[in-house]
Amino acid sequence: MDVLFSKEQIAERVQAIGKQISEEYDGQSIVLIGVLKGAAIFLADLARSITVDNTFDFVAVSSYGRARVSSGAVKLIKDIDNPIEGKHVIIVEDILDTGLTLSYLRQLMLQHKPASLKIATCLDKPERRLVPIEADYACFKIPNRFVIGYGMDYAERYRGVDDIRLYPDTPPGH
Ligand SMILES: O=P(O)(O)OC[C@H]1O[C@H](OP(=O)(O)OP(=O)(O)O)[C@H](O)[C@@H]1O
Ligand code: HPA
Ligand SMILES: [Mg+2]
Repeated sequence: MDVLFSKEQIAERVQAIGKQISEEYDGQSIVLIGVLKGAAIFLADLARSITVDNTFDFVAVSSYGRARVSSGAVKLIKDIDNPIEGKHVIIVEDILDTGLTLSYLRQLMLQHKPASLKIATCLDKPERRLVPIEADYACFKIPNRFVIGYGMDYAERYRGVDDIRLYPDTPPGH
């Protein structure tokens, strides 16, 4: 599988985003909310590149499989463990693709009344967007190709690959 971004390129971008977040939230505390399972590895690296006070939590949403037709299909499986009311929150994702997952989560997190809410994603695939949503922080913009590695899977495989690779044949539904 062809390498799209090497682990060195990823590390460099994660460091840069971590630095930017640390500067923008200087003197404040932030809560990072990772979206299981894909975001786990990016969150682990991002949290360690942020120098301001931070905690993290995780949510899990139901995968809407290959159909990906309706935003109504996204469902919360695991909610945050700790309240975020009045806190500065950043949702952390591995990839922003159709936007259905993040637009659902964004609305849900806003109901908890955070002081602020932003989105950090490792990858942004803007051509695939079905709903209007943008990331505040993104390591890389990518074309409409299916990718694996650095937390991202194809049928649950390849999450532990430490660079980001193009999956050879676009799987059905993508
Ligand atoms: O913008 P979207 O089209 O909603 O796609 C992006 C979401 O899809 C993937 O998660 P998935 O639901 O496959 O579960 P996973 O994180 O466990 O791999 C990815 O990790 C994002 O969370
Ligand atoms: O390109 C992708 N790879 C892995 N998981 C994904 N979820 C949405 N897009 C992708
Ligand atoms: Mg995910």
